[in-house]
Amino acid sequence: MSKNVAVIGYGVVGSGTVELFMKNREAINKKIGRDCDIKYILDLRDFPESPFADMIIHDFDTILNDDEIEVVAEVVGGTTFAYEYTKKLLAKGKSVVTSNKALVAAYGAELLQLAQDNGCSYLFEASVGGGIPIIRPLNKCLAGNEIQQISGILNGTTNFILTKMIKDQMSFEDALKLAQQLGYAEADPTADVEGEDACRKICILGSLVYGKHIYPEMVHKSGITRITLDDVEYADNAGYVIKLIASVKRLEDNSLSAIVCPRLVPKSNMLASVDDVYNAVSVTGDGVGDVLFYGQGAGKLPTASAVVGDIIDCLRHNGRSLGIHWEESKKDEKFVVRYKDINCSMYVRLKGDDVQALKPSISEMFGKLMYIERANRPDDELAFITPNMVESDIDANLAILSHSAEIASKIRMF
Ligand SMILES: NC(=O)C1=CN([C@@H]2O[C@H](COP(=O)(O)OP(=O)(O)OC[C@H]3O[C@@H](n4cnc5c(N)ncnc54)[C@H](OP(=O)(O)O)[C@@H]3O)[C@@H](O)[C@H]2O)C=CC1
Ligand SMILES: N[C@@H](CC=O)C(=O)O
Repeated sequence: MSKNVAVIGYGVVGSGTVELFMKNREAINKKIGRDCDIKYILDLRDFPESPFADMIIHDFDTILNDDEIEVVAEVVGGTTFAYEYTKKLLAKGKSVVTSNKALVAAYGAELLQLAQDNGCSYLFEASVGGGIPIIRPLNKCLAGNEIQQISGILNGTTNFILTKMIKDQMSFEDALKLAQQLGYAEADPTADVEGEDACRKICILGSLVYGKHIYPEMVHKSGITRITLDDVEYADNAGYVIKLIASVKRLEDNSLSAIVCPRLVPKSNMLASVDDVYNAVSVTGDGVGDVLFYGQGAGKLPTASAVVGDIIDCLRHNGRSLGIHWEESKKDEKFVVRYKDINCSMYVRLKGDDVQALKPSISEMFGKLMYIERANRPDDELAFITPNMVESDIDANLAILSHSAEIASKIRMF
C-alpha cells in the first residue's frame, strides 16, 4: 500500500475529494492497478469532528519533502499560497491536480511547462464546469478538430441566482445567500456575479484549444448584478431567458473574439433550459460539428468527482507528463479582438417621462427593430431589440438617446 496522495485545503472541494476517494477507494485502486491512499490533508485549521482528522497537518514542507507523495490535490484556491505550493511541488516532480481556475487562468502556461520539464503532470479538469468532463474531451477526444467556437454557461452560482430570480421571483440578494450556503460561490462572490469566474474558465478553454495563453485581462466581462426582474419579464414575454454566457470564437484571420456577458437566449435553445447550478458547454469543431457537455458546475461532490478523476489519471501514469500544453503569451498581445468591433444585437430598456415620444428617432437610428412589452408596463418605460450592428454603433445611438432618457438596461442577444 502506498500512501501517496495529499490534499491541500479541506474546504468544500477538499472535503469532497477526501470523502469520495475514501468511499470508492477499493474500486479506485483496481482502476489504478495498485493500492494507493491519502496520507495528508493540509489546512490552516484542525477538524476534530472529521473522520479523517488524523490526516490533518499544517506544515506544507511535510508534503513537499515526503518522497512517498506522488500526487497533490491543490484545492485551496487563490493565486498566492496555491501558486507557491504548486511550483515547489511540480519542481520536485510531484503531480498536481486542481480545481483552482484563478491559478490556471493566471499561470497555466508556466505551470504546464514546469510539469513537462519535471516529468510530472498539472491537471485541472475541475477548474471548468465543476463535474463536467470538458478539459480531457477537448484535449483528447476532440483533438482532431479545429475548434471554431466554445460557448456556454460556466458559472454555477450565477445560473443558480438567475434561475431563482426567473422561476421563483427570488431577489438577487437572497439567491446569492443561498448559493453561498450551498458551497457554490467563490470566497469573494464578486468573482461570480461580475463574470470574473466565468471569464477565467473561458480563458482556460480558449488557451487549451487555440494553443496560446489567453489572460482574463484580454477578455471583456460583465456580470449579472444589473439585471432586474423587469428585464426578466420582458425577456420572458419575447420568448427568451437571461443567462450569463461565456464564449470564445476563432475569426477568419485567426484572431479570436472572446466575451463574458448576460444574454437573452431563445427558449428554443438548449442552453435556455440549463437551470440551477448546472452548467453547459457547447463546442463546435470542424469535424464533429456541435457537441454539448452538461452537468453540475459547482458544489462539493460534483467538483470532487473531477479532482479524484485527475488524481487517478496521475497515479496511473506516475513518472510521466500527461501532455497538456499551451504557449505563453504577453498580456498586451492583441490576438483577442476589441469586443466593441463585433456585430451583435441588443435588448435595450429606456426609462424617462417622454420616452414614448422617442419612437420615431429610435426607428430612424436603428432601422428595423422590435419593440417588446410586459404586463402593466409603466408609461415611462420602453423596451426594444436592435438589429444586428457593430456594438460601438449601437452605443453611439444609445449615447444620443441618453440625452432624453435613462438607458436602464442593455443586454446582448445570444
Ligand atoms: N466550491 C465549488 O463549488 C468549487 C470551487 N472551485 C475552486 O476550488 C478551490 C477551493 O474552493 P472551495 O473548496 O470552495 O474553498 P473553501 O474556502 O471552502 O476551501 C479552502 C480551504 O483551504 C483552507 N486554506 C486557506 N489557506 C490555506 C493555506 N495557506 N494552507 C492550507 N489551507 C488553507 C481554507 O481554510 P479557511 O477556511 O480557514 O480559510 C479552507 O478550509 C477554489 O479555487 C475554487 O475556485 C472549483 C469548482 C467548484
Ligand atoms: N463559484 C464557481 C464554483 C465552480 O467553479 C461557480 O459558481 O461556478
